[in-house]
Amino acid sequence: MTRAEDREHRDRPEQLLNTAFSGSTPQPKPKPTALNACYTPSSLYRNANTTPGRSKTPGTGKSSCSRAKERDSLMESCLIVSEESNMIVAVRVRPLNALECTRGQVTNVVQVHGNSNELTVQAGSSADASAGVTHFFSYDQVYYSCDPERKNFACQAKVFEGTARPLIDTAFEGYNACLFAYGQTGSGKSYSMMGIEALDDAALDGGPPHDEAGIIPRFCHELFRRIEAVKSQQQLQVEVEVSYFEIYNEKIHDLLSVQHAAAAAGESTPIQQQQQQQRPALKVREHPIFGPYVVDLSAHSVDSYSALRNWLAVGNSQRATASTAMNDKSSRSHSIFNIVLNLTDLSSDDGLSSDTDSSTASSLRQTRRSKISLVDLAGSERISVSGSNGERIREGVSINKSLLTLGKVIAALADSRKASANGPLGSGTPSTFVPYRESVLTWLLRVSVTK
Ligand SMILES: Nc1ncnc2c1ncn2[C@@H]1O[C@H](COP(=O)(O)OP(=O)(O)OP(=O)(O)O)[C@@H](O)[C@H]1O
Repeated sequence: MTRAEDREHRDRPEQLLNTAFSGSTPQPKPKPTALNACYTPSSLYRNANTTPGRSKTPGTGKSSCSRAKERDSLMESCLIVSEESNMIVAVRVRPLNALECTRGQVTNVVQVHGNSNELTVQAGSSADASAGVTHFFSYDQVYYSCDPERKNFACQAKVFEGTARPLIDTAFEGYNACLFAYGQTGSGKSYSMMGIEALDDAALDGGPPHDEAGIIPRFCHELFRRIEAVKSQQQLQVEVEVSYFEIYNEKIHDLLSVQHAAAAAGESTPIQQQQQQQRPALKVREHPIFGPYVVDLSAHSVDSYSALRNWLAVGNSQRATASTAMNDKSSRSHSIFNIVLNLTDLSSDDGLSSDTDSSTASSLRQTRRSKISLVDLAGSERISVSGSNGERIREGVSINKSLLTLGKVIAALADSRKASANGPLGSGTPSTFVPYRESVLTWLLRVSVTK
């Protein structure tokens, strides 16, 4: 995932924040592996009238010169990777929020021209040497959500259509997919992923998502619409299973455990509520074939959109949020919503003899299984700006650390692909060490970001 603004801009409180989020694209069919969504910004950095060293790679914590070199080499890597990448990077520019509007000096410095996939960021204030400098960034997709009067305005539905709908096709073909939202705190990740939940009550009774619903509810609604459509044409047995967890201070909490669900529904006793507050942390283990997984994570079968939507509501009510100076309801955890889709072709029974017992028959039927992970990352933040203290600081440090590791993992993947592409016959073995296990987030997303 990448961001449109460079650190220079992020450091200025008066700049507009924008959200970047990434979707993975369908795996080209001949490739046997599941879909990957590796973090390879396909943005080509173009610098209009500033020196490359002025724009910095976020989060490297190095001198501007070494950061510039690192950024340039990362961009180079990304060019190589993006040519064969199965991912897309999309950026969404949100409007100024109420807080920013009340601060006199805040102006919108991000511009998107027409329906292009390029945006410009106007750098610097008049007191600044970089005043007037324009930075250009291009991405696979750019969504401008600031002014509904503009032709290129991207509403929630448009963002869903461009980023997440293609993943449904992917899932029906049996590939895995991952979409995650990355951005500074308050930049609109949860709004893009979940939308305004309070307005989406009708969905709990099976109604279609509200206009303000985000990617996740829309994805789930469309998934069940497609399931019904496919079932009407084909003899298919469809099973959908969901799980939902958060990573808070490097600890994993099940957001859908039955105990929590009861508490969320108001059915819990005070003791249960207390237990809920001291939620047990789950462990990650490594399966020899399927890779890292969360031990004892609950998974729930759902047979309709409204059932799924209800689980989603339960999970969201369990998520750790808090008010910070930059966001009234800031997510303090990374949330990962998984949907597993199993499609069994019942028409393949034709080839089975009548004396085949039912368990053998079911193992002989063709089954396609795919896992879709929809991830709302906690926002990166500068502690001094977000006004954090005490527990909030601890959370902020943990969030920043895991996001930094995500950046390191992506840079290492880009390096290893580059080395691989430059190897003999372009088939050198990737040798770069990828520090997946430095954070729980990257460990668990490993299968989503690698082949
Ligand atoms: N595209 C948008 N249009 C209108 N309002 C938006 C948009 N994006 C975000 N907002 C509003 O901005 C505020 C912050 O958004 P949100 O909570 O989604 O940020 P976030 O990136 O998830 O922050 P954090 O990382 O702190 O959780 C919310 O009030 C949200 O409704």
